[in-house]
Amino acid sequence: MALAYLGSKKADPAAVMSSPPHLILTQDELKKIAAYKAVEFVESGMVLGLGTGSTAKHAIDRIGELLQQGKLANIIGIPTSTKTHEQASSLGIPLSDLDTHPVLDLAIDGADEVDPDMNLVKGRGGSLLREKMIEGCCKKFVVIVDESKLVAHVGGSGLAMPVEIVPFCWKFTAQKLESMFEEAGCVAKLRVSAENGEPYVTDNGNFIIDLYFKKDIGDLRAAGDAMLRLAGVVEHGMFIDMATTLIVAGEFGVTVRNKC
Ligand SMILES: O=C(CO)[C@H](O)[C@H](O)COP(=O)(O)O
Repeated sequence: MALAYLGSKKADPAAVMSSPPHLILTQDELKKIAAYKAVEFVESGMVLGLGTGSTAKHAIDRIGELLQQGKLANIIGIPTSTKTHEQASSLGIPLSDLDTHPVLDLAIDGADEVDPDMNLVKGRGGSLLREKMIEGCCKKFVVIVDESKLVAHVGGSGLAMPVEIVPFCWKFTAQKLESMFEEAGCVAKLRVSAENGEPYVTDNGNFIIDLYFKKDIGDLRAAGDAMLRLAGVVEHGMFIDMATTLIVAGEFGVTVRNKC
């Protein structure tokens, strides 16, 4: 069936979710629909991991809205970046950290890629380390994406797989990473800021090397472990076996999948 883009920036996610699948929406509207669906899992009194990125932003806005309406209460948010910290505090969401709240009920975050086993690539927004620390402590980790994020295998989008590294001798580390994945046709690039061309610096004062693969890297755990054994690497952007629920919004509606 040919589909017509309505493209309204004001589409109401609640209405769209219950509509027949005849609307084509913008990518941002799909992100918002997935985010609103995820917030249905939030209950009063929960300690919540708050993700980073344009999809997670919609979820945080919605949580703020429900708090203001009195439909949620006693939420504590643990932000995964300074940007999310700023957004959540501007919405009046009470915030804490892992030192005080080492166990979280639920985290909601976007992803750059999701493979068929719900393994993720994250960190194109630069927050992979805090995201992995926080989302690794959650009883439930809900990943929200539009369908463009679904890939056949990790790295399959042809876009970046981020690795956070220390700035010291970053060229050396980038070269080591590239050699490590030579068989997969890996190219390693230092991420630079679009504003000034200087190296992009994470919230933790580190750099990011973006890895681009021409082929499937195969065993993800082996690849991840190899990267972490390299002194200079702080963390990689593969989130293996961490997501417990996946919400995908696409032109034919929203799907919710739980990890078995
Ligand atoms: O990992 C992330 C940030 O570090 C984001 O979740 C990821 O980049 C997805 O972003 P967006 O929702 O803007 O597409």
